[in-house]
Amino acid sequence: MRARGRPGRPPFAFIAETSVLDIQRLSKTYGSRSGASGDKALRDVSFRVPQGQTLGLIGPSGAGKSTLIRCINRLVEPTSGAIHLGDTDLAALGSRDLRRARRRIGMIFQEYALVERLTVMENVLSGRLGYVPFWRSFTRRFPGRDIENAYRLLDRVGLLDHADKRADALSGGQRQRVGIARALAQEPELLLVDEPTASLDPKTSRQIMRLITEIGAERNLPTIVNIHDVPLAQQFVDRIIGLRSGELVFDGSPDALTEAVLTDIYGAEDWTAMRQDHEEDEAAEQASRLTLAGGAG
Ligand SMILES: Nc1ncnc2c1ncn2[C@@H]1O[C@H](COP(=O)(O)OP(=O)(O)OP(=O)(O)O)[C@@H](O)[C@H]1O
Repeated sequence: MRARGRPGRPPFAFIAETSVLDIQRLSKTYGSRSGASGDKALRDVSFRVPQGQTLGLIGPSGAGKSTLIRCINRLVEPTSGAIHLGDTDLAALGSRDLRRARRRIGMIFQEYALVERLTVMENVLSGRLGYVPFWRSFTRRFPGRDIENAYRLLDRVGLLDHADKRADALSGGQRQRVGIARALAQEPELLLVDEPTASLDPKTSRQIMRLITEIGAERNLPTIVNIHDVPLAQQFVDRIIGLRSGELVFDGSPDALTEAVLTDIYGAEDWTAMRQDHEEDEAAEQASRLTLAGGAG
C-alpha cells in the first residue's frame, strides 16, 4: 500500500472550500424541556469566526465551553439561536441533513478517540467513512485518492514513517497528530478542538497547538479550540473568547487578556491559583531542562 500511495511532496490534493462560522444568540438550558427551570449553560452567545482564524475558548469549569462546542456539531441540542456554517443553519437541520453537515466539521478530542488496534493509516482513513459507500467502509477498501491524501496528511503531521504502526504503539503527542490527520481527511470546513493538550506534557502541548493553528491557517479553516491552559492559548491562538456562567464576557486578541480581564473571567481566587500552578509548572520544566542539560554535559 505504501509504495503505491506514497507521495512526493505535492500540495494537498483536495481541500474543501471553507465557510465562515456565525453563531447568533445561542442558548442552551439543560434538564428542562420548557427551559424554565433547568441549568442555563449558554446565554445568548453570539460571535463569528472568519476563515483561517483560530479562536481559543477559555473560562472556568462549568462556564459552558464544552456545551458550546457540542451545540455546534449538535451532540447537544441548542435550546435557541442560530449556528450558520456558510449558508447552512446547523441548529435548524433535520437528522438526515445533519448527518451530511457533520462531515463538514472536523473534531479533535482530548483523548484522541483513535481505534487502538488499527494502524495509523487506518485511523486516518476512518475520517473518510462518511464519504465512502457502506460496502467499501465495511471491507475498508478506500479509493486510491483517499489513500494518497492520507499519506500527505501523515507527512504534514510528521508521521509518514509511522503509517503502518498500530495506534496503541504511539505516544500521546503522536496519537494527537493522528487525530488531527483524521479530522483533516474529512475535508472539513470547520475544526472543533476539545482540550487537545490536556493529556500532554508542556513541550508536546506547544507542538500540538502550533500544528493546529498552522493547519487552520493553511487550510483557511475557522477553528475553535476549547483550552484550559490560558498561557498556551495566548501563545498560539488568533483570538480569545471568555465564557463565564454561560455568558460571553470577553472577545478580543490574546494581548488584551490582562490580569484584570482574567480575574473577571475566572474570579480572583481561581485565577490566582491557576497562575500559581502555571508558574510552578514552568519552574519544574525549567529545572528538568537544566538537569537534562547538566546530564548531557
Ligand atoms: N448533560 C448535562 N445535563 C445537565 N447539565 C449539564 C450537562 N452538561 C453540562 N451541564 C451543565 O452545564 C454547565 C456548563 O457545562 P460545560 O461542561 O459546558 O462547562 P465547561 O466550561 O466545558 O466546563 P469544564 O471546563 O469543567 O469542562 C454546567 O453547569 C454543567 O453542570
